[in-house]
Amino acid sequence: MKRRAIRILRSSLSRRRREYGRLVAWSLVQAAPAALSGWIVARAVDHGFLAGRPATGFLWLGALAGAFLVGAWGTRHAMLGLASLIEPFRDELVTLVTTGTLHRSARLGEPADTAGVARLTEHVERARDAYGAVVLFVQGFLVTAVGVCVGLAGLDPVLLALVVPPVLLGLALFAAALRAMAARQRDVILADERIAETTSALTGGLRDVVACGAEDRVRAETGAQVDAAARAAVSLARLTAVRTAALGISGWVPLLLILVSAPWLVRSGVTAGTILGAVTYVSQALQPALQSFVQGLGSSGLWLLVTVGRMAEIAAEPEEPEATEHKATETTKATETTETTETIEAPEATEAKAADADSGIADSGIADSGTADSALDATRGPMPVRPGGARVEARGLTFGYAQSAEPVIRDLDLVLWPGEHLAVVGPSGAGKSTLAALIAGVLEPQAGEVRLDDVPVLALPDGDELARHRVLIPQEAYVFAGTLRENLTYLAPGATQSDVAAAVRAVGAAPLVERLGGYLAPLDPRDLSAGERQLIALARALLPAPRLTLLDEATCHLDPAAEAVAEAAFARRPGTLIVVAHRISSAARADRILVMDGTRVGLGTHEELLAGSALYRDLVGHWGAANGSPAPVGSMPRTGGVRDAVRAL
Ligand SMILES: Nc1ncnc2c1ncn2[C@@H]1O[C@H](COP(=O)(O)OP(=O)(O)OP(=O)(O)O)[C@@H](O)[C@H]1O
Repeated sequence: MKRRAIRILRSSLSRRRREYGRLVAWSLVQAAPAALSGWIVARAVDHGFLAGRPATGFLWLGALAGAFLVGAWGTRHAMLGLASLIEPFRDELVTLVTTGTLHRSARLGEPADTAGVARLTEHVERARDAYGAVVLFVQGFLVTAVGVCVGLAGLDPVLLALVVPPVLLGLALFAAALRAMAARQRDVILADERIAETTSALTGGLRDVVACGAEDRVRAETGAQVDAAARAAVSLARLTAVRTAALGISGWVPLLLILVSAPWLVRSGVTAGTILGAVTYVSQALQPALQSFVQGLGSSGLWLLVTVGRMAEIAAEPEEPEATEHKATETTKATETTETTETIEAPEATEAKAADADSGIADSGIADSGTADSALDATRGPMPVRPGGARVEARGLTFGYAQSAEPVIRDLDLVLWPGEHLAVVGPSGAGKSTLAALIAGVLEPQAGEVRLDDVPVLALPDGDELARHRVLIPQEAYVFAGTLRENLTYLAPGATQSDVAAAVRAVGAAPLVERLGGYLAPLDPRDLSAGERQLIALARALLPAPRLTLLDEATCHLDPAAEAVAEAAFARRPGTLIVVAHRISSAARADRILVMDGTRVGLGTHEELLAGSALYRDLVGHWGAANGSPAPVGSMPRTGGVRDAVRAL
């Protein structure tokens, strides 16, 4: 990694030799006061103040002031030269990061990691600043060091023997510590990255975390990462002691040596002005330059080395071992896809079988080759028809939010028996709400169609009549300003008071009605919690007694017990029920479950999916582990016992 970083830095510099040369030239001008300071002070003392000619002394000091003005002029131009080096470097890093990530995603056939690019471009900004600091400090130190050495030699070569060895010793110590510091700096950066990755993944999946009850586990895992980052930072901070020691040796020991040797120097004929000049060189030029160099290289330099290396590493094309790993991933995916295809095809196959039977009931289920039939035999016979429910049939359903976008749902076949209770589960963004909207006829598919009892859902009558065919309750319940009764009978204006009261009791909203002051009390939606709004929407959905009810996370703001009561109300009454479930407990109450993960789906009972769907097992596993009761698949009963166990939880 370090080598890659150095390669990038070196090639960036070599492409801009002219700019770098200009910067060095201006740095020489910038270093003029440092290089001249000791020599001028020596002249001012020896030829001016000690010789009884204070005017000459002041003249020399005036010359020093002039040197500082020249230095300031040089600094201004050096800064401009620096900008012409670091801005193109920043552009090069941005190009490296974005093209690298795009190539990588194109090669792996995965969506581009835009969050990763965002993280890396943040590194780019910091790397640019660090690069500027390093160039400035390093060349500033080198120019000053050369100037000081020349100045000291000009004053008296013996002074070099007092200054140069401790400076080199301190720098050697610093260089030795630099490698360990780079490793620790890398640990700090990796720990930061892990925290950023986890938190950005969490932000996208918060609802899944809450739905699986995994808050404690996620808190513990994230906390462990934060602790690791803190440990890495402390360990890096400890090494800064070495940096301070290096600075002490190279900055202060020369001064000490000059002062201690002063009597001997004077006896050897070295003038007081020369000694004072040497002290000026060390304290006014060498020490500040060293401080900037050691601190700059020890923080900005390390940061630069590690971040640029890390960027090169991440943006690089996957190397051999990764490619092998990728192949393995592809194989896994292929296996899962086969499993999925079987799952999707199974309904038709089983349906054909069931259609042969006189019952006239089609069946569908998860078919994991070899185990499918036995699993079906073991768990259930033909699906019972419940009166009043619609047979829902989706064929070749394909939908994307734009013509050019990847479809969210692709070529989906699904048949629900009249009165069946289906739960739809899957990670956030899997397309559950989209499917519910397609089945409800709110969205129009790009291909395929949905039929309710053989009538295309898009051809159902509009207005009040539509609610007798199907009702879709979204997650954000709609409650308007009016009386509670008006809200409850919105979809069934002719409902009697006893029907309304029965619906309210059934979903467990009676205490809410009481709190609000009865059915005729005016309702201000702002006074209601999200859960209370959902209770009202649920009672409202019961009243028109539609042939199909779709609850799209319509109970997500209720606690598990209240959710069970509300869902039971829908399951009890006639009608087909589709629930986009956000808790496994809710899924386990359904006759069958549709697991969605992008365009891959699996369909079956809770038990069948536990046996045949890795994703479903994952969802259940997370939920079980989060509750401290991991439920290994093998240890779970295969029939109704599982559902009872999950219900109990
Ligand atoms: N109106 C829209 N325009 C563009 N893309 C959308 C729109 N609605 C949803 N999507 C995208 O379609 C995909 C499926 O979204 P959908 O809401 O159906 O998923 P979901 O499984 O219901 O997710 P969640 O559990 O978070 O509600 C997601 O990638 C989402 O970003």
